[in-house]
Amino acid sequence: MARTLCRIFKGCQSICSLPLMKTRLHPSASVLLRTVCVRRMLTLPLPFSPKARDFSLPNSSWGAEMRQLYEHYNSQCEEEMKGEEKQDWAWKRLPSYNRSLKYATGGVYLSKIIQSKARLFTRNIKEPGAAFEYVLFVSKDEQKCVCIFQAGHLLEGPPGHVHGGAIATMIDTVTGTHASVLSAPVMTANLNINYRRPIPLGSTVLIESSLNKTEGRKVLISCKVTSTDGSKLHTEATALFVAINVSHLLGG
Ligand SMILES: CCCCCCCCCCCCCCCC(=O)SCCNC(=O)CCNC(=O)[C@H](O)C(C)(C)COP(=O)(O)OP(=O)(O)OC[C@H]1O[C@@H](n2cnc3c(N)ncnc32)[C@H](O)[C@@H]1OP(=O)(O)O
Repeated sequence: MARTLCRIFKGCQSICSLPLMKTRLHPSASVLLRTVCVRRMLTLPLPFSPKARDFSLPNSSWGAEMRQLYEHYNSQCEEEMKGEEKQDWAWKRLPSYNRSLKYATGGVYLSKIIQSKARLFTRNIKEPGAAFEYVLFVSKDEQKCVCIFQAGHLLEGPPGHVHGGAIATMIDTVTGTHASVLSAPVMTANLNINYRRPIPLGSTVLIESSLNKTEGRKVLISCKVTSTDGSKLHTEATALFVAINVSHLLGG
């Protein structure tokens, strides 16, 4: 059972071609999985709902700083024509859903089996701007990831400032997503955080993640949270992620 689910899950991943996770498969195995998956998808309900909301797109709660930075990175996402030559994008925006297994990876059946009511922690509040408003961009060579984060009023810790756990959540989300893009599905093994300056509630900050090194299944990342002009260092962190097989989540 677990093995079948893994097969469906991996096949769907390669079809979805989203950058969140890469499968390392021999080309012939990849073709086989794709075929298996397409056949299964033809007989099963579609894994993508047209109603799936991409939470990383601008909404009315975004302040001027958040919008400006979004435009800055987003404008570097599209392919450009320079003279006769086509220039590749420098950054890629990563979509973000509240049911990652269902919408981002196409693992609709896995998402039902694990927890049909499960929702991504950072995307489970309906009111725009109330909690975690963020968008992630990954660089072309994938060595860097940048997140524009606007902290809503429900994230209060010390009066008027963002809760340390909410900051840790965002660091884990950004570095974890970055590690998944670089490697495969990963889990956080270690997260070290130094809080340097409090983050005012309602403010927009930049969370930048950089690859330190990869060692087999291990991905080591460093991260800093700064004001949008880079003048204030709010938080810095290092994180270790370990690539897992999906059966790890099924207790296999
Ligand atoms: C499928 C998902 C779809 C998602 C799609 C969309 C995603 C949407 C974006 C959301 C992004 C959010 C990102 C949040 C990510 C979490 O929050 S994950 C939740 C928190 N983390 C956990 O619960 C993990 C619990 N721990 C574990 O499950 C296991 O300990 C681990 C981490 C998987 C490692 O276990 P293992 O696979 O048996 O590996 P193990 O052999 O013990 O260790 C491998 C290597 O790592 C080293 N290591 C392991 N742990 C440590 C440690 N703590 N310190 C130092 N070294 C360590 C070992 O020494 C070993 O090193 P080498 O000997 O190879 O040099």
